[in-house]
Amino acid sequence: MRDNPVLEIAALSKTYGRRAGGVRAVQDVSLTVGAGEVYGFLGANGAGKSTTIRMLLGLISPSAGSIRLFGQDVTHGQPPRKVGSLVDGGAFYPFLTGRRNLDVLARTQSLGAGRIDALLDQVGLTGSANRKVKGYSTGMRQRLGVAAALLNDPDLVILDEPANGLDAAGIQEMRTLIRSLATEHGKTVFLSSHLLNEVQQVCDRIGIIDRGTLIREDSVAGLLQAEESLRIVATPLDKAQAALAPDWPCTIAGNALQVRAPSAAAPEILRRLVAAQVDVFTLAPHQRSLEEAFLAITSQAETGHA
Ligand SMILES: Nc1ncnc2c1ncn2[C@@H]1O[C@H](COP(=O)(O)OP(=O)(O)OP(=O)(O)O)[C@@H](O)[C@H]1O
Repeated sequence: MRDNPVLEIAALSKTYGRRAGGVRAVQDVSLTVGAGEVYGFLGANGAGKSTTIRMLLGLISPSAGSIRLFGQDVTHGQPPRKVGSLVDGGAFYPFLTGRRNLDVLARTQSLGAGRIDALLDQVGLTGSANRKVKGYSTGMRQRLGVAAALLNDPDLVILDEPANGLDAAGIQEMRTLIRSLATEHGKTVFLSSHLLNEVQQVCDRIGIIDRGTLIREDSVAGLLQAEESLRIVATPLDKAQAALAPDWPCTIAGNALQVRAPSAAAPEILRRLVAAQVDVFTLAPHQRSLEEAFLAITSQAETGHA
């Protein structure tokens, strides 16, 4: 899929404030997004997601590095028309209806109003199109924001925190909408989020940004697989831990040992424990959630920094 890159970022950096002590918000980030992919840019608050997205959209200029969209260098220029975006939840006139807001936006972008009905339908707002936006829920506003991002029929849709402020039902609707952009409408989607659950369920690939640096990039399945572990109930646990070190890193959690190892290593681990005269009661694979994987990855990065 990435043979046909839509977005290519190379060694992208941004420092706010030129003098010494400036904030290094993004450092040396490189990534590629292929046509038709839904790419999740995951990070905690302040990790550098919005700064990266603002650079992609030409709203701020990078301090170093380059950005290519559809093969075209846009590092210091505006993105082409093929890009649509939702940043800060979209800005709408509260006293105008949803439909009228889209109409105004279409006019300011010199676009026809012909697609508006179809877009309202696509984001599930047909029934509320003639209501004033001030009466919309956060979820409805976010969906109107997605419709606004799609006005120019873009090939790449960039969404900054699309699930921000949504309740569980709103997040579910947004997930379905984002997936349908890729699967039914053939769009490439780049979205940022601090919600692991959201990216886990929606994205094909995930890049994790931590304090400005891209620390990991993989498919959801790959991220989970790399974090495969075994849960062993045995006694005494300290003896078991000592028997496995340093080959298999493990931690004691309650009455069990959490061992970072694939299932394929189970027979060897069992033999090692028996040889060390440890009594083993159960040994089972433990699939970490993406949340646990994310915490493990970011805490490893933290140890590396220190
Ligand atoms: N205009 C600015 N001037 C100075 N520092 C900034 C500016 N914008 C962001 N920063 C800093 O850059 C770092 C990255 O911020 P950024 O907004 O990109 O993170 P984020 O991952 O989008 O987080 P959030 O979800 O909280 O917006 C933070 O330390 C932030 O305080």
